[in-house]
Amino acid sequence: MYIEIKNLNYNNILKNINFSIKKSSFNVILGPNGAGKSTLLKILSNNIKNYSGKITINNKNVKNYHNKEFAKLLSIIHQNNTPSLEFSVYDTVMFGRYIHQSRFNQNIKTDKEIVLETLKNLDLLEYKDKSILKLSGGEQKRVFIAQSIVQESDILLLDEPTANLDIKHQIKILELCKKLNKTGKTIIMVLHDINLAINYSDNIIFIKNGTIKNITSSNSINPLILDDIYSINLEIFNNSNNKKIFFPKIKK
Ligand SMILES: Nc1ncnc2c1ncn2[C@@H]1O[C@H](COP(=O)(O)OP(=O)(O)OP(=O)(O)O)[C@@H](O)[C@H]1O
Repeated sequence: MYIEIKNLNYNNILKNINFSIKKSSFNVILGPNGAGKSTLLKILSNNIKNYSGKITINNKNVKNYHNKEFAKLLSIIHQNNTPSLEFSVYDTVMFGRYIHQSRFNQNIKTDKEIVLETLKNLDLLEYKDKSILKLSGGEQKRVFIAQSIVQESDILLLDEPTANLDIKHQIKILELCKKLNKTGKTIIMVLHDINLAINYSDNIIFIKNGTIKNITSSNSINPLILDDIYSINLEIFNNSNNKKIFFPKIKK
């Protein structure tokens, strides 16, 4: 397996987590608030290291990767990225290219092209010269997603990338992730929207109270799992792609 998580325990927040991820798969982590989803992504991305257990990518312990090597392998978009410095949108996204630049071999043109193309894909071109501090929360979020995408790492971790985005940009981000996934990137994404998760991912990992409750193919979700995870009554529909749509039963 490409990514292996074995006997992971962290501060009673994550308890005996075991799972593996296939290369080039699209995985969503679902679970209630406080379940441990963000903590798991922080551990996978080497932002938290004092856990017990072992995480390997390509059979190598993540703790043994050098920083630059790891940044080429994996990038993360955190849930809350708050900009504090007055950089332009363009410069902020260009920071994502630093791992590909060296003092002797600056492929400036390619970096510039990649940044501009990503800004265009995320409807950010018109803000290119604007200070990131003067953008709305959703626009800032798209800038940080762009910064992570231009890093061109093999694995992309995204913590609620669609939170506070309008529906058009939620879909745009998910379509872009799907496109990147089809070029071979491995995606691990925390989402709260069950239906978007089902429609875009291959697999769903359900977490509750710091433990993995279930891992299932997105095509064959058992409604009982959702009942167990969220304790709500759901109605189930089929959409035009013949995928299941879950909607909470609303009392009359
Ligand atoms: N820095 C911290 N110190 C101590 N406890 C923390 C810290 N960060 C998170 N926790 C706790 O760890 C648990 C898991 O938090 P985490 O942020 O991973 O949840 P989550 O599943 O991502 O939730 P949400 O859906 O609300 O974003 C929560 O109970 C939270 O209170």
